[in-house]
Parts: sequence; C-alpha cells; structure tokens
Amino acid sequence: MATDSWALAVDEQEAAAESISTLQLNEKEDKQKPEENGEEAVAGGDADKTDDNDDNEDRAAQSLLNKLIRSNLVNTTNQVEVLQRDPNSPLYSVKSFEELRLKPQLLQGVYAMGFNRPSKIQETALPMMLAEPPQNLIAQSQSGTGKTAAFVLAMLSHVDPANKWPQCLCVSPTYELALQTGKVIEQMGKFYPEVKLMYAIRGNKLERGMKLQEQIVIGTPGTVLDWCQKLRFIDPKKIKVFVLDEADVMIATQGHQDQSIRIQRMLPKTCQMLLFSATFEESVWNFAKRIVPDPNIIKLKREEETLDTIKQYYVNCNSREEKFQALCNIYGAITIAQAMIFCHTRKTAAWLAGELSKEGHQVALLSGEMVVEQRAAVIDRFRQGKEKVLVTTNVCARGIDVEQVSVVINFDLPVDKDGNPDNETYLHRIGRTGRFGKRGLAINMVDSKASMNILNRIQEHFNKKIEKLDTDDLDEIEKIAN
Ligand SMILES: Nc1ncnc2c1ncn2[C@@H]1O[C@H](COP(=O)(O)OP(=O)(O)OP(=O)(O)O)[C@@H](O)[C@H]1O
Repeated sequence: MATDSWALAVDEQEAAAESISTLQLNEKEDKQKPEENGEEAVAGGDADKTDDNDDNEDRAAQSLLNKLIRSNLVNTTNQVEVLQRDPNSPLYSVKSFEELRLKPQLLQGVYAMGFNRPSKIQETALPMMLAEPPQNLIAQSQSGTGKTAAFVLAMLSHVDPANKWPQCLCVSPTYELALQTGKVIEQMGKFYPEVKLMYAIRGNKLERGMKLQEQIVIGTPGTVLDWCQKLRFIDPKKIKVFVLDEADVMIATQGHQDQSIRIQRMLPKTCQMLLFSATFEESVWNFAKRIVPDPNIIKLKREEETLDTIKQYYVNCNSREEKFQALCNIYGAITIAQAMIFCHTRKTAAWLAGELSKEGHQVALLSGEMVVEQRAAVIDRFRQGKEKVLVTTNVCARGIDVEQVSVVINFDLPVDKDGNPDNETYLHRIGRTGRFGKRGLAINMVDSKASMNILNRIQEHFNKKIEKLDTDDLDEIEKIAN
C-alpha cells in the first residue's frame, strides 16, 4: 500500500469512528468539561508516553469500550455462588424468562432483543430482584455476563406507569456509561411505551422548580444528587428501586463514593438497593456494604485463561528494524487471517503500523489518543475483517476479546513499570478461555539480552516451552502454521 492509501485508510477509519461517535452521543446534551460534575474523562494524554501511564483514568473507558464492541454474552461454564442470602429470599433459580411471570410487554422486549433464556447470573439474580417483598442484592460477575440486562428488567418490572414520578434511580460512573445503560432500558422497554426515561447527566438542564414525570432516571452521581437535593426535580422518598452500576469503576473516581452514599441516605428504608460490579476488591466490598443493607450476595467466577491450546514461539533479533523484517518474513511464508500486534509505546505502534502498510498490509492502529468511540469503531472494523492486522499498545487493547484472532505477536514483550515480566498481561494477550478456546499461535520478538531474560522468566512462570523460530528459514516458518 502506498503512503497515500495508508492516509486514505486512516481517513476511512476516522470517518467510521466519527459516525459511531455521533451515533453514540447524539443526545441533546452539549459536551462540557467532564470534570464539572466530578465525572471522569474517558481518554487523552500525550503521544510519547507509554500507555501504561494512563492506567487509572482508563477504567471507565475500558468498561465503555467493552460494552460498545460486545455483541454477545460472555460464555461461562462456572456456576453462580451465593455467598450470603437474605432469609426471605427465594431459593430457586430460573431457566426461562417465562418462569419469571414478567409483564407481557417486557417478555416481548426481552425476546425482541434476541434473548432466549436467562444468562448464568440472571438465573439466580432475577428471582431475587423480582421477589415480593423486594430483596437487596450485591452481584459480581465479569463484564458481559448479563448484569445490565438483569437490573434493567428489574427496574422495568417494578415501575407503575400510572404514577407520573420517578420510581427507579440508576447511577453510573460516567456520562457515556449512563447513556449506554439508558439505551438498554429503551430497547427492553420498547413495547412498554408508558414507561418514560430521563437522563440525569451534565448538560441536561431543566427548568427550576419542575418535577420529573419520568418513572426511571439514569445518571451520574453528581447530577443525580443535585436533582434530588438541591434542585428537587426528584423526590427521593418515592424511589422504589436504587441501582448502583459498575461499583468498581465508580469508586475509582474521587467524590463518586460520597455522592452515591449521600443519595442512598435520602431514600426510604423500603427502597430496593441493587449493586453491581465486575470485580470485588476489598474497597468495593466496603463500599457495597455501606450502600446495600441486608443483601443477598452472589458471585460468578471468571472463566480462567490458559496457554494450553497456544503454540508459542520467539524470534531473536537485534533491533526494531530486524523485528519488522522478521515479521515480514513470517507474513511472506504463512497465511495469517488476522493478527494482533502489541507494542510497548504508542510511538512504536504508530511506526510499525506505518511500515506494515507501506508493505501493503491492511492495518488498523489502535492508539491511546483516540477517544473511546473511535477505538470501538477501529475494533469493530477489525472484527468485521476490514483490516487484517491490528497494531496496538496494551492499555488500548485490554478488555478486547481476542478469541477470534488466531495469531498474536508481541512486538515488545509485556513488562511492568519496573521492567519485570508482566505475566498476567502475557496470559491475557495470548491466552484463551478453556473450553471455548480455539488453537492459537503466539510469536514473541526478542531484541536484547534484557528481553531474552524477560522471555525466559515468562517461560518459567507458566512452565510452558516457548520454541525458537528462525525467520530466515521459510520452511521452518511454514511448519508453525500446521
Ligand atoms: N439472557 C441473555 N441472552 C442473550 N444475550 C444476553 C442476555 N443477557 C444479556 N445479553 C447480551 O449480552 C451482552 C452483555 O450483557 P450485559 O451488558 O447485560 O452484561 P454486563 O454484565 O452488564 O456487562 P457490562 O458490565 O460490560 O455491561 C449484551 O450484548 C446483552 O444484550
């Protein structure tokens, strides 16, 4: 591909990204500075730093990215563990949506979304959430296992459309995440038009003195608190269901924890409290216990990744140019349907993407400067096969489901801040979840004594041999494809 067609490809990518971002964010709100309500910015940073630096600010962005690119439930064979149960809680789980005796309009909404049966977490969580009297719930399961759909169904089931005031309140950590959840409410409530939804997010300015008539309000903690307390658009005493979504992301942002607790304190004792989180570190636990009295607590173990079905190789080089040459030799010898290539810095990623496209490859570059919707658009195009190579840094790609990518290349080996091998990232980049995993190929580029040392330590850690590959020997390369 000549230089101008590379530029063209980038333009195309950006145009696609723009159209997605207008699609996602075409609500009436004007985008003000994210800090105004204490909400987190989703992307940014300067081009030269390693992506690992913006680790913290990226949590909300990753979560959003996950939602934007996911089209399916995450498969799991693990069972839901019930860690604590309210003695009044229903003891059964359901295998079908019919058993839940949902309103027909909601059942229709669920089926229209293509859900045939409840997901693992929904089997246990839904009977608890829909029970009478209402049950409180703390639920943890990895992203993509059906938590959002579950609490949306619970909110829609509990509202009384004849009452023209807010009855369900849902708080999300960021503006963008609130919009995403709002979309699920709109989709699932499609056949239940009497139920209305309002977004309590920055920029959504209402007239002073007005009272909301919408039955469901979704928003960020700062705005929701203002609307309940200062502006009194919502009467918190009339709230029947309170949902706190993405608790782990929520507490990572300063101020959100306090604001959420202040909202919760204004709600009646009878209000049902529901809290969801993808992870459950100590801080999330402590927060959850403050927000949710007498909870049922359920947990779904993550599907572990393994290297068992992966063939691992390394290539010995002396410079990044040699690594690039080795890569070209591999591409010359075997047919690679789709590959993901990881670099340590954005700069290397950009350089490599440029070089590969000069060689005629259709390359997508995922870069830290892109806003999250742009990243989602790039990944989406890659998934559709419009590009065959995705070059990225680790932070950008974290959370991306790479199951379909048969070849992963570590152009730079993953290391932590102190330069030690980052085994967890290595596993996450190339590993596959046990039963669902297809066979894969991983190629590691080594360019110094130090990186050879890292490779050896990774090998020892997993106790799995990483074979040497001579990329000057075409016959040898061909063998690895079989
Ligand atoms: N019972 C179901 N059957 C089929 N698909 C489902 C079901 N429940 C949810 N989904 C779909 O699975 C995907 C993940 O669901 P959902 O967003 O509810 O998960 P989540 O655990 O909330 O993840 P995240 O925290 O990333 O939002 C979505 O595309 C959703 O539409």
